[in-house]
Amino acid sequence: MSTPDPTPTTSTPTGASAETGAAPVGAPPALVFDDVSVVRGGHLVWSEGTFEIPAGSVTAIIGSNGSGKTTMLKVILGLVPTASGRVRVLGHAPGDGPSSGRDDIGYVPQDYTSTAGDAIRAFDAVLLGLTGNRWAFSRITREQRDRVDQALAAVDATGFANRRVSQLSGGQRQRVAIAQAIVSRPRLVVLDEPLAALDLRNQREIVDLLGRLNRDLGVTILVVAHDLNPLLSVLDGAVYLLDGHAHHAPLSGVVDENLLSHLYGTRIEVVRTPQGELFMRSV
Ligand SMILES: Nc1ncnc2c1ncn2[C@@H]1O[C@H](COP(=O)(O)OP(=O)(O)OP(=O)(O)O)[C@@H](O)[C@H]1O
Repeated sequence: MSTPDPTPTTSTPTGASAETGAAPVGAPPALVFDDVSVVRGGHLVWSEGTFEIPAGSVTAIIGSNGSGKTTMLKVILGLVPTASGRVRVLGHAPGDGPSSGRDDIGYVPQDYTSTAGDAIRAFDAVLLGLTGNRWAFSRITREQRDRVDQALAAVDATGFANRRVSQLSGGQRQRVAIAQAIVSRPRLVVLDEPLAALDLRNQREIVDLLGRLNRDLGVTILVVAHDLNPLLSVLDGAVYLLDGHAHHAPLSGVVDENLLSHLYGTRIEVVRTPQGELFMRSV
């Protein structure tokens, strides 16, 4: 298992480029889906999922409400079984290999609340990402303390480490959630709508943080998103759930008016400004 320091400026993961943290050329894909389908509650959610996601990339998962984005994350985490096909996550079946202990995968759920309750301090919530249970709080080692401090510093959360999670704003909670996800120094981080309910500044800061984790540490990032605009600066591609099927394309293939209009069921215009900025809007 690779163990990058979560502080983006100080170290790189094993096997990554010493300069950028990027995945080595020819590295095996982080995710492989081969003709995968998923059934929940007796209904087919999506099928024919055949794609690979390169190690060291940033990939969005997009689709309309109920199309199965969260379901895809749960398949990757081994929390929802597939009905057919084959999935490989960092070279193993979901929930198998090193990822069974979740050490090499970090997960930021939608609407984060600490699994030990909101009354615990942010520091202890992040510590849960290492120990997995609240009873270890009293037996924390020096190394664990350092790792939590580094994770909090990486997400700019040192200033509220001692405050209770219940007293934090949405943006602060999101940072704690990400710190908890990266404290075990994972190779893959999956986030479920991390920008929802954040103001524009906090969105910008979280996106910059994801960019640094990816660029400096080579962490592969998978992020469920409703709005691609705030993520465009860091994205390499997207998985899109269209008409009940799961596809993957590089960003240039996804930023397409016909595809996005079909995907969201409303006319989407892709705008490129003379300054080279790119964004999408509903018209
Ligand atoms: N625990 C469950 N049991 C049965 N069906 C479920 C369960 N969770 C989700 N589903 C169904 O699976 C389908 C996909 O849900 P999912 O939450 O993955 O969609 P989503 O694209 O993430 O939605 P949203 O954009 O609204 O968050 C939906 O039809 C939903 O009703």
